[in-house]
Amino acid sequence: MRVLETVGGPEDLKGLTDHQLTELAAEIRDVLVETVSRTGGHLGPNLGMVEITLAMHRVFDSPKDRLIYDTGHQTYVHKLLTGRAPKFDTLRQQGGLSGYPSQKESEHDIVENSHASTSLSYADGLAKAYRLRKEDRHVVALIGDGGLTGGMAWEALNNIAAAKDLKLVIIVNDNGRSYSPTVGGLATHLTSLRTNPRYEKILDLVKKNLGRTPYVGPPMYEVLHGVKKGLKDMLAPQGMFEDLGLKYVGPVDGHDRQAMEDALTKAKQFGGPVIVHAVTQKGFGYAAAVQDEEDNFHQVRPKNKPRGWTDVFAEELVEIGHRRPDVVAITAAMLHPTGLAAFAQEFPDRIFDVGIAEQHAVTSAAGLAMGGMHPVVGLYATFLNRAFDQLLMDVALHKCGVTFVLDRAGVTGDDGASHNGMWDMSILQVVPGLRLAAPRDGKRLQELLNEAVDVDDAPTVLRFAKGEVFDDIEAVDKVGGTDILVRTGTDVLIIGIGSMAATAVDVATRLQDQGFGVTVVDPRWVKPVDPKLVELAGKYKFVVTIEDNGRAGGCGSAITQALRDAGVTTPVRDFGIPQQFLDHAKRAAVLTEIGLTGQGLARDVIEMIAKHQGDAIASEPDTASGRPNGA
Ligand SMILES: Cc1ncc(C[n+]2csc(CCOP(=O)(O)OP(=O)(O)O)c2C)c(N)n1
Ligand SMILES: CC(=O)[C@@H](O)[C@H](O)COP(=O)(O)O
Ligand SMILES: [Mg+2]
Repeated sequence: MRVLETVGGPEDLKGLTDHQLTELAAEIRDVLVETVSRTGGHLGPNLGMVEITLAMHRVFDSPKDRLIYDTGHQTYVHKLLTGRAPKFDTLRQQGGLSGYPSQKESEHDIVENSHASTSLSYADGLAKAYRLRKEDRHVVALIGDGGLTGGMAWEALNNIAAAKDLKLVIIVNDNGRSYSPTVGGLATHLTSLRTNPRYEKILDLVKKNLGRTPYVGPPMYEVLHGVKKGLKDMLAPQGMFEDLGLKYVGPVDGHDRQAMEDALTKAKQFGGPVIVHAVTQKGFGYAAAVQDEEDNFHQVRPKNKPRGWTDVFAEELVEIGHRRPDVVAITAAMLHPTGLAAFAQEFPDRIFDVGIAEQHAVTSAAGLAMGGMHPVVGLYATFLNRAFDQLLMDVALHKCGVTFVLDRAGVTGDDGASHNGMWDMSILQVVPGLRLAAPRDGKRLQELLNEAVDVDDAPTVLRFAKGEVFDDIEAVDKVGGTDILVRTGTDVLIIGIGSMAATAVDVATRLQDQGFGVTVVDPRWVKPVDPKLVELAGKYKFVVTIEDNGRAGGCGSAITQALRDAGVTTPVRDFGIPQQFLDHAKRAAVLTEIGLTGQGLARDVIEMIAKHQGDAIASEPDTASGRPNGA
């Protein structure tokens, strides 16, 4: 029997021998490689977390002590050790284990949000609560070196450093990488700490080697005294953590479980906020993942992926870069996943990786624009949320020509609720002057990106979905800035937005089969609403909008408002993502579940028309009584 099968929960770890624990670590790595290569997921980060997680669960008593993981993508080992090994092969599958902590899965899980740099703030709050409630509980926050480049982490550290009596242990999992090598002064400082063993170790080294060399000079004890003093001065607590007033323990080899347990035990006994600096290797124990220069093992993805929206963007931006020397690009630690690596390769002086620091990225972009450049900020749609105020008050208020390219917009699926890009077309509606485009296919993405970078007096935003780019859908006509894709009658006008234009065409076909006359349009620029689209809508019996965004405050709402403001009373039905936190599943499965498919939408539109017609008949006056039918 494998050791892993004897671990029903973290309490079972305490009685294991060193040999069994070494066995267990090897078994866990085998399970990670075998499972994740099948299901997809974060192989590199989790291979680096095996010994640290074992030590965390052996030194602390979860769930009495709370273990918080920043971003949560590195919690597969935590799940295996907290009773979920039997279900681990359902990882990231619909109805199976989430790839992130999940409160409904386990009492050992607490933070579900996969947005980075939040863990220390949660920990600060939790530790304060336990102090106030006089509960003897520790809070342990694990944050990566990448997570530490996010501003929230420093807001939290500023507070934690001042709270001497919080039972709070921060483990910095320093593997030198986010997706790519971690950037900035912090990364350099962590390296200096990492490569700067405390003076005891150096002293041992000196003692060992001095005895070996032919030696002429002052008595040995004087030399050692001088070395010791010199080293103390040199290695006096200069680390920024200690400068902040935080107790620092480390650097510790994060793959030496015993060393980690010793460090965590020391930290636990301290009784106040402590930082344990663990040094690990992302992908440790699996050679291919360790030499992962292309970030392929941060997140294991299907082999030979089809050409995606990201690829189209990546290529077009390089073209633009050649034509426009003022165009620069900014990434928040996601150079490869957002498609900016090609631009960086071609224009190494015009790419800025700011770390996981979206807020800084956006306001720095405003600065770049004020300085005469045209920045293109590449983000995942969901992560723009974090920098909304910067976009509103630093970019838009000053009418800065910044182009935001939001990848993974709409339902992303696998990474659960905090990763779906379902918010951007709602929150961006309120930004004065901002222009928002949603390309329906690769060709429109190229066109709209070129149009966007030509706007230098307002923020422009392009947003597109995760995965394979759609085949080009050519327009049969144009009205104003709006493309007409299908035109067979004036019963229903379907406004298909971005990736939902193809679905709108599918809905039209299904409605035509039922005898309805349907027109499908793609506005391309969805904000501001095209006045010609408003005019057109007035000629139809029904208007339907379809968007891969939350319904609340989305494009459908904006278009309805524009129609009503123009006195157009045509009934409108807006379809979008229900305003809920959606469980993880493949994108297609989620779209089916929420009815955002051709079949589901066609059924709903027919029902809407039937109801409307039924209501109309019911409200017609009865010829005899003069009262409405059925009254
Ligand atoms: C706000 C935010 N921006 C970007 C991401 C995407 N992301 C997921 S994991 C990751 C890298 C995390 O690096 P680190 O904290 O060092 O953890 P490691 O993977 O190295 O263990 C990034 C950038 C995110 N989850 N949240
Ligand atoms: C944890 C995180 O934020 C990303 O690593 C996330 O898994 C994105 O995955 P995709 O790049 O496959 O959309
Ligand atoms: Mg890291």
